[in-house]
Amino acid sequence: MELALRNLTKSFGPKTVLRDLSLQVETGCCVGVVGRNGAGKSTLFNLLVNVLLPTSGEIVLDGEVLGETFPVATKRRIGALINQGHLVEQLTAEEYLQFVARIYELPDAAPRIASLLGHLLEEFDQVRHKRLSAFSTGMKQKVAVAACLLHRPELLLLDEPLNGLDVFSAERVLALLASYRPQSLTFISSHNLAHIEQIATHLLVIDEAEVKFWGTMAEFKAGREAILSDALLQLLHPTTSAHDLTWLTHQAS
Ligand SMILES: Nc1ncnc2c1ncn2[C@@H]1O[C@H](COP(=O)(O)OP(=O)(O)OP(=O)(O)O)[C@@H](O)[C@H]1O
Repeated sequence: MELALRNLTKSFGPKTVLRDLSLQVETGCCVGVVGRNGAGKSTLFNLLVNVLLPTSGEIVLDGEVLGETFPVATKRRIGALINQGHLVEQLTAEEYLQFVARIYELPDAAPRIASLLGHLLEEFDQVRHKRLSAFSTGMKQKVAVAACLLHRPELLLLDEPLNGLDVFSAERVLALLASYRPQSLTFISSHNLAHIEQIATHLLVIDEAEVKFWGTMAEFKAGREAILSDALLQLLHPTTSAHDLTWLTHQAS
């Protein structure tokens, strides 16, 4: 699979929230999408899944321009976790994934469902008869990740998939994604740059709607601070000034 974004721009009324994004990637690449709150990351994910249409520019998947026409066959090639997954919480985890398998018309999904849940939910045996409504936030998030991977998508779009996960769960999800990476093209966003560093082959830094960096992880690290979060601060805030917070403890009212 090859995906090209050509001068992708999105505005809401007079406000441009993503400007002139161009890149080209293919199967095996994992793009870490980073940037501060409100930078335009989720907007990019929503454009990629066709929830939003670009104001200008193009999304080209294997030579086909997507937009008003976004064939169901193309959607079936995508696995997406965006704006937090919405699960059917009356179901158990297994029942929910069987429901997803039916939507994708997957024959004999049971072994894959068992493997995914067995890997992601360390307490699977204890919770397998519980409804999702009784799951914790992190457990639901892991079921949502499993649902994305069930139909073996070629394009995996994960907007903050590690939100709410403890360090052990995050490691399990990252291991799964790293193992799956060679057979998909992945876009993943996270505010935890250690996670991005662990999984991404490429980095896209967006700030105030603009692309501040696009390239391989190695290119990003070259000549910058060794710790990724420091390197990002260096890129976005070359002259960080300390905020005066004395008002927090000293102000009378
Ligand atoms: N439907 C909308 N209508 C108007 N403005 C929007 C809409 N969706 C997003 N925005 C604006 O677009 C900008 C980018 O938002 P977006 O959600 O893409 O940021 P983000 O990088 O994902 O932020 P965060 O890290 O906080 O999740 C923000 O200023 C936001 O207010």
